[in-house]
Amino acid sequence: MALSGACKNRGEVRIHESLDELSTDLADYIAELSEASVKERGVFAIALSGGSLVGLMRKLCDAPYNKTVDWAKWYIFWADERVVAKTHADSNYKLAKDGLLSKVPIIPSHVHSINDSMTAEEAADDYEFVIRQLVKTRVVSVSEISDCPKFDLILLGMGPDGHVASLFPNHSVLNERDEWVTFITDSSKPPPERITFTLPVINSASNVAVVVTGDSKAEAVHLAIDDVGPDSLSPPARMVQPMKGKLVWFLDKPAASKLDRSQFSE
Ligand SMILES: O=C1O[C@H](COP(=O)(O)O)[C@@H](O)[C@H](O)[C@H]1O
Repeated sequence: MALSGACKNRGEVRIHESLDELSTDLADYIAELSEASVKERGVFAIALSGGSLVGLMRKLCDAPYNKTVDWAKWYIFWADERVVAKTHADSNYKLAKDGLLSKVPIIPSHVHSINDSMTAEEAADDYEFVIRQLVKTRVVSVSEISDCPKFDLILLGMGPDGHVASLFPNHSVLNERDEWVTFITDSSKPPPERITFTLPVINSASNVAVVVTGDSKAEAVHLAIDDVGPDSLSPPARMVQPMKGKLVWFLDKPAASKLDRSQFSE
């Protein structure tokens, strides 16, 4: 790793020399959390995002992880989904299925994707109901402080505008405090209809990783992590602040190019 550091209230930041190095570090991190969670709770409840994240998780399909990870204990969720058919090129489920889930021995009934035959509003309600049932049986743990589900790991990407999951800048959905899963019909990035975990759910997780690469995201990374002043400038990614959990940023050098480096060590 090129550089790493802990930023005040912004978690651990890992800056990688290359995408290859980032992918290896990300696979190691996920495998370690999986092992710890299976040891402690007997299961690993992980929420994925779409976009570039899935490609960066590709090393999990290869040795040693394909053999050493206890895939049968994994329960898969999505932090956000586009309201399209599961076979559509825009589907976050399809992306994960093609890039990861079809290549490792995950139990199909442990894959909890969004119902693609419903409206956005119905699909959000339905997905929250599914998660509530799994909280009751403790497949997903519950937060001691917020009453929200406590996922073992939520993996997020970030867009150049600083959006995470389908929480976009200046959208009223950022203020949602009651629902676990909500919906939008006016996403600034197509497709317009999406469902998304809310901030209280993201911030109740045991671990949150934000994986960001490329120089088009450098300004948003700077605004999300550095001490930049008024919160009104904050991208949604800055609102990712796990209450008790651990936050780790996985960056490549171009994404980290506008960060204040004084806080990092080799
Ligand atoms: O639309 C979305 O975008 C973000 C970021 O995607 P990326 O390709 O720029 O990494 C993604 O995290 C989210 O899940 C997705 O729905």
